[in-house]
Amino acid sequence: MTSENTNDNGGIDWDAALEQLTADDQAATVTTDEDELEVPVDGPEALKDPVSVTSGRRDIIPPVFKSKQALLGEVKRVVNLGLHTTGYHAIRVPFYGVKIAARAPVGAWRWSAQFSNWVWDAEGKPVRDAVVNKTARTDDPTLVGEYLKLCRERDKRVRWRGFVAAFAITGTIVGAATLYAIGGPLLWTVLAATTLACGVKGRKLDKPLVSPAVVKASLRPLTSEHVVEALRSIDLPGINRALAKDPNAITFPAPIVRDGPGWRAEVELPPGVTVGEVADKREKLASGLGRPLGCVWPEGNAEIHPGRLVIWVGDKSMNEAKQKAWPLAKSGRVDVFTPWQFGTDQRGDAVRITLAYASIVVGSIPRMGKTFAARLILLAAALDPRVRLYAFDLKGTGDLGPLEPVCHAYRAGDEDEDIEYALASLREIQAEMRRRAKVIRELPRDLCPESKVTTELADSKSLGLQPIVLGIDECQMWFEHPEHGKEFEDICTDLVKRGPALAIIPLFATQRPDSKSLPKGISDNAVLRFCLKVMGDKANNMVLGSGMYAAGIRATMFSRRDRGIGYLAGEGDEPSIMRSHFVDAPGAEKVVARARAMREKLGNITGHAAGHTIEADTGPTVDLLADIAAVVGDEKKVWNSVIVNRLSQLRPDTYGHLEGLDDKEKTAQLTSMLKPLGVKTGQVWGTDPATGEGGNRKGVTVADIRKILTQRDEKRGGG
Ligand SMILES: Nc1ncnc2c1ncn2[C@@H]1O[C@H](COP(=O)(O)OP(=O)(O)OP(=O)(O)O)[C@@H](O)[C@H]1O
Repeated sequence: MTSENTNDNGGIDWDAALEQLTADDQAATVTTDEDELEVPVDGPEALKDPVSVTSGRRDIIPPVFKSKQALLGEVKRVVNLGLHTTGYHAIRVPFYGVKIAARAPVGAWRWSAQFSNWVWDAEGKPVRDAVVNKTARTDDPTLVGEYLKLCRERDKRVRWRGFVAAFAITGTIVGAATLYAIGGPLLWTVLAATTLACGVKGRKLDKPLVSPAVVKASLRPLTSEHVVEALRSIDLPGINRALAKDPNAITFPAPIVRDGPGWRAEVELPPGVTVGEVADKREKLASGLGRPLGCVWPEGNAEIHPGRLVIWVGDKSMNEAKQKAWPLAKSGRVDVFTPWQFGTDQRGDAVRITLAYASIVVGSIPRMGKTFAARLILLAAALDPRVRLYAFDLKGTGDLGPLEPVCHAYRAGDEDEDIEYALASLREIQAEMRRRAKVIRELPRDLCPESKVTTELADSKSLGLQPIVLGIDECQMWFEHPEHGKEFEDICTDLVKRGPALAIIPLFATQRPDSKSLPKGISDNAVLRFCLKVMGDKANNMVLGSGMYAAGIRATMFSRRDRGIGYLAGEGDEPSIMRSHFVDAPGAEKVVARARAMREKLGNITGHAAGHTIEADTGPTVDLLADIAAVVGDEKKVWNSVIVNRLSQLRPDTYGHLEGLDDKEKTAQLTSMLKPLGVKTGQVWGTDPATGEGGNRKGVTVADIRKILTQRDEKRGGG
């Protein structure tokens, strides 16, 4: 023992003394082999500063403060937790009292034992014992002196602690007697405090007096080691090769942070490995991270490069996390020219879309939430009372039925009469599109500087530019129709290309996104795309746009349980994962009741909603070929414009809207109506009925029409 172990007061520093004795012991028995010394795994090269370039900036403001939704969510969570905890413990107070009283004797015993140990200097005993043992082992005579010194020190301590103890015990007895004599609340307060102190001291470590109000989920924080191990486990040759060569081949350009109700890791994949490859192995990645599949969301950051992976790992599966109700379910209205809330992202933040100037495609395999998503969009459109709605449910199960009271045209099913009805509606919209183009063309520049319908123009009743929203569920039934498929395709492609600027918003939902069920003209030109689970790269690109699969935007990674969850593209810079709001049929009916009330106020209940049907308006005249045959009589060749004039006189309800067009437009309109029916138009000689002048203009050869009519009737088994 040296003077180093003596403290300033001349007393002994027991901890230091015990430490030195132990160290001396070890020094006597352990030999150090220099070769076994630990050396850093990274060599000096690895410790050199890497050349650093700025590849992105880290957030100044923590993500939780960036979104009002996230911040409110966090505040609400803390307040709720506080209230719950208070309530939980408040009703258990009597039970806690009984428990404390029961443990108080044990606690009193423990306090007494501790006090007694202090008085008798029990803490110095291990040091004295150690000196005794060492003396016995080494026969070192100097240790006897050490031992005697320790004993003297102990006697000194016990002496003055004894005085303190005697004083304290006497004081306690006198104090207790006085309190007893005084009685009253003070006595009870002291008794309660003493019982509480003894009860707490007497608690069992494995049985806390107070049980926790919240059961904490054992969620490990996400660490870089987990991520690297998980990426190794997905068995991608590129990753495994790189890790075999260099264990640090996967790097993290930013620290892993808490982002909403989950963790966000930005990962730099090894050269040559793309985010798409990792996204394809999402299930394995989830297994590697030890998290449910619905919690693990690998996404790319294409702004940087295809190998920059962002993994968001939620605390709860996205498909199980409770989603907030649709904000428009109970109140509010929509302006289709401004954004409205379509769903939420993984963090629970709102995802908004704007319908105006968009054509929309929704695609997935069956039972993933395509119809619900399409219906939600139509419900939002219905909440803009100016919108004229056309809804076609080609599955025929009535999923769009709740919208019927606000639809200008509505049909469920794919029978012949449904198809005729749909064709008539489409022709009506196409003619309306042409009329709108003319209106826009003729408007003064200052009213319409961008040659497109704005919300102000849509407000004007006299211009008739109210938005038109056309929703078709299972649209493949139209495009695959043996007789009218081509006409459906032509009109819809035209609407997709020219409609959005004229406030005509077509929406196509299909469960079979291939080139036949979603024609290229539509899939190439769609603006907004919502892709739920699909099975392959072609379907993926058909809905989300070409090149998306290669860029790592893969809706193939969703599982069958990810209902309503998909990639949304076309809104914002990058496609993002989101879940559409869930509104069931009764909910939809309530929204529609509100929408109808708004429309009644605006005087905008038209068509089907007003009790009219296209059959009632047009009767059997949708048979264009028969009508043409009726108006051309014995003539051999007739100009298109002449036929259109005669048709509009024959059936003003059906063809009257064509009358206002100029000759060129009439010609183009009839050409496009005849093309899908297999009738070719060409230059034919004719006479202008107004002026009597002859000329060569676009028209039809009547024999062609009669031939096609005969063939068609034979095919139908008619006469
Ligand atoms: N946003 C959502 N959140 C949770 N569940 C949803 C959501 N959307 C739809 N679902 C559920 O998914 C099921 C299938 O939805 P939906 O009928 O829209 O699928 P679909 O893809 O249109 O199927 P199909 O092609 O057979 O018509 C519904 O019964 C509904 O319960």
